[in-house]
Amino acid sequence: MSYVDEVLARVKAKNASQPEFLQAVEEVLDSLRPAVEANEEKFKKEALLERITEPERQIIFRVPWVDDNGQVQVNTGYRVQFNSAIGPYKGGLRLHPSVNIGIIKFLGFEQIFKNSLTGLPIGGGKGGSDFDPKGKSDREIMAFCQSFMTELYRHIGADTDVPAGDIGTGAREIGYMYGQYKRLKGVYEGVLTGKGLSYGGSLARTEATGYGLLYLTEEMLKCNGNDIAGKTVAVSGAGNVAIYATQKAQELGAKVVTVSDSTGWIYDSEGIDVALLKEVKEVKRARLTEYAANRPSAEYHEGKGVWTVKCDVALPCATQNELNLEDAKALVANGVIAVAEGANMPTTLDATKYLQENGVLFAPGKAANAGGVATSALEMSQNSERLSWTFEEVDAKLKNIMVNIFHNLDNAAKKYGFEGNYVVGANIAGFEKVADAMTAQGIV
Ligand SMILES: NC(=O)C1=CN([C@@H]2O[C@H](COP(=O)(O)OP(=O)(O)OC[C@H]3O[C@@H](n4cnc5c(N)ncnc54)[C@H](OP(=O)(O)O)[C@@H]3O)[C@@H](O)[C@H]2O)C=CC1
Ligand SMILES: O=C(O)CCC(=O)C(=O)O
Repeated sequence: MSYVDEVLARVKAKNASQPEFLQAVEEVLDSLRPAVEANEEKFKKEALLERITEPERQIIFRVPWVDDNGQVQVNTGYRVQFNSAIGPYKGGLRLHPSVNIGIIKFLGFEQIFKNSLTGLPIGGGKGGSDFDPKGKSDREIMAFCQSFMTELYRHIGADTDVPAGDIGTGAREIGYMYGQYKRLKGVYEGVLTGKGLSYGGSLARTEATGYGLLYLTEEMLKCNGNDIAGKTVAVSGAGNVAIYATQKAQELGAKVVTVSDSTGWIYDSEGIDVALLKEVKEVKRARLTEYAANRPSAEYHEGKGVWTVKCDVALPCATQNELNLEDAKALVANGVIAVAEGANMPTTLDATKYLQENGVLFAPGKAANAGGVATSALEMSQNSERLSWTFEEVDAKLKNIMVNIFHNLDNAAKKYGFEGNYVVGANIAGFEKVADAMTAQGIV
C-alpha cells in the first residue's frame, strides 16, 4: 500500500462520521500523490501526512443566549485551529444550522492549502456555530455574537488566530463580535477581518471573494484561448460571494442569468440586476421572490435548478456539494466551457471528475475563492501598519494575487505531468510550501 493510501485509510477509520472532512482529505491526498511519491521516505518518516490531516487544536464550547421572548437558547461553538506552519490560523466563522465538527474540519483543512496559495503568511483555521441567524432580530444576533466571543476571545488574537466571515457571518456579526472581544481583552487589534471601514476594515474586502473569483476565471479562460466577455454565466447563491461575482462578471462583459438561495432560484433573461439583488439580500435580508416581484424579466423557481440553465461558465457560490454528477451532466450537455468554485467544495468528487473528463476547465475553490482570505491578509497588514489603502490599491493587489495563483497552479500541474488539471495543480502548489515549513520547524 502506498503512503498516501495508508494515511487515507487511517483518516477514514478515524473520522468515519465526518463525510465532508473525508471528502476534502480524499481530494487533496489523491492529487498529492505525484508530489508525495517524489519524497515518500522523508514524508513517511516525519509522518507529514498524518500531521497535516490532524488539527493542531479543536475547540468546542457552549454558547447560551437569551431570545426576544426571554427564553434561554443554547448553541454549540467551534474553532478548529488546523495548521499554523506558515502563519497565524486564518479562516472564517460559519453560522448555519448544518454546522458540526466535521464541516468545520473540512473547511479548516481546505483553508490550509488555500491560504498557502495566496502567497501570504497565513495558516489554516475555521469556526462557527449551529446557530441560525435567519429570522433573528438584531438584538438576538448581538446576544449570540457576544456569548460566542465570550468563550472564543481566549483562543484568538491578531498574531495567533484571526477569524472572519463565512456563511451567515457578515459585517453585522463581525461588528458585534469585535466589540465584545475589545471589551473582554481591552486591546484594539486586528483580531477579526471583514471589519467595518470605521474600525479597521479594508476597502474591497466585501467584494474580494467574488471579484477574485472572476479575476482567476478571466485568467484561466485567457490562458486557454478564450475570454469572459460575451459569455453567459450561471451563478448559484445570493450572498456575499455570489453578489460580487455577479457584479464583476457583468463589469467584464458577461451576462449572469441566474442566482439562488436556500429556497429557490432566479432566471433573469436580461441579466441579474445587481443593485436590486443587493437591496433584496443585503438590505432587506429577504427571499429571492422579492427580486422576481420587482423585475419583469425574472422568473422565480422553487427548489434547485440553476445548473439546468444553458451557460458557458458556471460559478457555484452557495455551499458544499451543491453541484452533483447529474448537474455536471446537464452543464456539459448544455455546452459549459468552465466551472470555477466560489464556494468551498461545492462540486462533488464524481461531478468534478466528469467535468474534467469532458474537457471543462475546472478551477477548485481553494484557488478560485482565495481572494477573500487574501484580502483579509491585506486587512491584517493595514491594521499592523495602522494605515488604510485605497480601494484601487487593494483591488490591484487582489487581482495580482489571483493571476499569480492561477499561474502557480498551472505550473505545478505541468511540472508533475497533469497539464490542465487545476485540482492537482492547486493541491500540490498549496501543499509544497506548508510541507516545507512543517519540515523546517521539526516535529510539532
Ligand atoms: N465570504 C467569503 O469571503 C468567502 C466565502 N466562501 C464560501 O462561499 C460560500 C458562500 O459564502 P457567503 O457568500 O459568504 O455566504 P452568505 O451567507 O453571504 O451566502 C450564502 C448563500 O448561499 C445560500 N445557501 C447557504 N446554504 C445553503 C444550502 N444549504 N442550500 C442552498 N443554498 C444555501 C444562502 O441562501 P439564503 O440566502 O437562503 O441564506 C445564500 O444565498 C460558502 O461556501 C463559503 O464558505 C469562500 C471564500 C470566502
Ligand atoms: O477572510 C477570511 O479570513 C476567511 C475567508 C474564508 O472563510 C474562506 O476562505 O473560506
